[in-house]
Amino acid sequence: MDESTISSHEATVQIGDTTLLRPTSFAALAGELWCLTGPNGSGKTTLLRALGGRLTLTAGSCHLAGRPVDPNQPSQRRLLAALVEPIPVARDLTVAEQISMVAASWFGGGSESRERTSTMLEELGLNDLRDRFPHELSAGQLQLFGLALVLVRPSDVLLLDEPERHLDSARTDRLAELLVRRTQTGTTVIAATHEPRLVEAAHHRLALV
Ligand SMILES: Nc1ncnc2c1ncn2[C@@H]1O[C@H](COP(=O)(O)OP(=O)(O)OP(=O)(O)O)[C@@H](O)[C@H]1O
Repeated sequence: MDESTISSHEATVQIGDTTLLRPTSFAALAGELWCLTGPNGSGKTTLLRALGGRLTLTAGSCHLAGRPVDPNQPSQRRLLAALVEPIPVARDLTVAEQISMVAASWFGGGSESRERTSTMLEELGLNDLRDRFPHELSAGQLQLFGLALVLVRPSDVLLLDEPERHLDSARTDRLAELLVRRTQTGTTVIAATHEPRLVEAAHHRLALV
């Protein structure tokens, strides 16, 4: 029986003569942090997009919880959260309002949503920015906000494309700790990264070439 949470088997993406992803296989179990590494253009984002069901493979397959990846399945949408493509944000809602809106859509309007929102603001160091609007944030602060919008919702699998983007050294360390904590509660994290500190914190590394 396949016990992996998320996996690819010889997943390949080709457009005309261009290879976006060479045949790639891996299988991640619950509670594992995997880092996808490799030079620019080696296919890390392409693999994340395939795992999220955002593009069609030329050959091979990707599976989530034992089934072929299919983002149209409501059950799969609940399992998988991703920060791979830019997340749409509302211009006229504050940081805290938008995070709590996402929390409420998954956990209802009660105390659980409020607790998850304040934990997220605290964990990502966003408390001082809670009443700011998106256009009032720096690039690094916007990245933390995007991470909060994804991390505040439930997920068995978390797909992240260069989550360290624009973050300073202290916040990169805080992110690595947060991702490891996530795995300790059973979430599988797959992160494409160029950041040695994330690779060091990972349980497994998949090096694309
Ligand atoms: N729509 C497309 N058409 C043709 N080639 C594409 C397309 N999108 C991406 N590519 C190519 O696919 C390859 C893999 O791109 P991908 O974005 O997955 O790399 P990456 O490993 O994430 O790179 P980086 O570290 O720079 O983010 C690259 O050579 C890129 O030029």
